[in-house]
Amino acid sequence: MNSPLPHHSATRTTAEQPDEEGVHRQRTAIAALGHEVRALVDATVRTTAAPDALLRVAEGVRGLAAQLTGRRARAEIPVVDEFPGGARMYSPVTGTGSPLAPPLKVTRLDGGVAGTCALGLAHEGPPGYGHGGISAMLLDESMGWACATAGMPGMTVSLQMRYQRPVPLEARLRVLAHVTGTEGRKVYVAGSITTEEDPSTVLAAAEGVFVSPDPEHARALFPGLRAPGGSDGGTAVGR
Ligand SMILES: CCCCCCCC(=O)SCCNC(=O)CCNC(=O)[C@H](O)C(C)(C)COP(=O)(O)OP(=O)(O)OC[C@H]1O[C@@H](n2cnc3c(N)ncnc32)[C@H](O)[C@@H]1OP(=O)(O)O
Repeated sequence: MNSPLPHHSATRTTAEQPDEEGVHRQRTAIAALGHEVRALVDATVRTTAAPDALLRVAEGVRGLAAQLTGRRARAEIPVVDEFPGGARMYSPVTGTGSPLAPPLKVTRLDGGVAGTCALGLAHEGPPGYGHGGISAMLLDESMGWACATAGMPGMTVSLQMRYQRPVPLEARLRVLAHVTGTEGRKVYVAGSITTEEDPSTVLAAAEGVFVSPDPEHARALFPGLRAPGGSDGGTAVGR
């Protein structure tokens, strides 16, 4: 999802931005690999293959991983990302390049955001249902997007979950989130998960508080960002 940029824009300091077509090609390839690795993760947690076959595949996967050359440093922002406030290719929630992400697709609504996804066996908690931590992750992310979309990007300082019904695996889910109030740097947000099939039955709900770090705090947290013009002031915070 494209969200509005937060109050201050920022430039990356860690790598040069390739041209638009280069970024597009890179993102397309990242998403293609992410798709296949998610399929591999699904097959890995579903398979009933015998030990010999599992060991053969493990060796093959080790060989494939060795082909993924280059190594991004911990706090480096990928050149394909728009941080803050935009695409995060490797987000464990929305990132089409992440094997961990369902991935959740977030779109803007009047007064909030809506996310859609389906969970797989890799996200299982109780047999046949989603793990409670995964539900919290979907809500946390969507609520963060609701803040950013309302022009108040921040970080979660409090997330209170209510698990009302188990979340079925392999069903299309709808995650809604909206800002309910603000107080200084604090943004109050609410969210819910339902299936697309039965949007009136809330499966999980959350209330959260998000806070925009003050600029000094933000500079310390995100050293990969710097304000336009090369000064080190006014660092923005997003997701
Ligand atoms: C767009 C994509 C969305 C992605 C969503 C992903 C969400 C995430 O995963 S974020 C990662 C998880 N969260 C974190 O790591 C945050 C960790 N916390 C921190 O680093 C700091 O608390 C930080 C930087 C957010 C704020 O620190 P700082 O700027 O010093 O704020 P601080 O002065 O302590 O608090 C600001 C206000 O929030 C309040 N506050 C702080 N913690 C809480 C809390 N747990 N509950 C309620 N209020 C709180 C304070 O009381 C204060 O209120 P007031 O201004 O009225 O006195």
